Amino acid sequence: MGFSEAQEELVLRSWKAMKNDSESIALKFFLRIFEIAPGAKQMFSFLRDDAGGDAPLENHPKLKAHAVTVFIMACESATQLRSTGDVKVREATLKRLGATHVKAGVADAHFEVVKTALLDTIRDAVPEMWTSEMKAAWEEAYDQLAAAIKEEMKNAAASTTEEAKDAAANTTEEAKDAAVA
Ligand code: HEM
Repeated sequence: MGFSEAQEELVLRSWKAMKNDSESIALKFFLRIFEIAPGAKQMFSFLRDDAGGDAPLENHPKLKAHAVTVFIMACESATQLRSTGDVKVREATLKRLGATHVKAGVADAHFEVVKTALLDTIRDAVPEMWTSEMKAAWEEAYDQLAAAIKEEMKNAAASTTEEAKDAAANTTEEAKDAAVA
């Protein structure tokens, strides 16, 4: 589906309205994520129970940074969709994102949770602007970005499996050698 100039304008206009308040909006965004999916907390290394997971969420700068990043990247995604018809995240960045999210155990369902939280947050931040067209524009920008990350997650998972196979094969070889010796 093509991304129209009007859709880009909707994303950028709402982003501009939220930008000055992005810290507190980002805070609401990630609190909303854990309201919808409390279990997602366990994925963030610094939020796990054994890492003092009961500390107030708003004290976690890394988490807030994640929320702001998702916001900004979705916004950039909208601009790129309009100008190139595709989402371009630098290859090195995308690779790292794939690996990080596989390692953290992020699944498709979590991308849906984050999407819902993002849309809810924007709706509440700019209620006077919010329309079904604005929602659709943000959805499309986020979906394309998420698709790019998920694709890279598949590659990261495949190479992890290959590495595991290699490691297993080496162990078998070593065991054989040991048995022969
Ligand atoms: C389009 C959606 C998303 C974007 C743009 C995004 C972006 C990022 C970025 C930039 C990082 C920093 C690490 C790195 O650069 O490799 C990160 C880390 C992480 N993300 Fe996401 N993310 C997205 C979706 C999600 C979802 C759906 C979850 C699961 C709820 C998630 C959970 C995490 C976790 C657990 C980390 C590692 C944090 C840590 O322990 O340091 N992300 N993400």
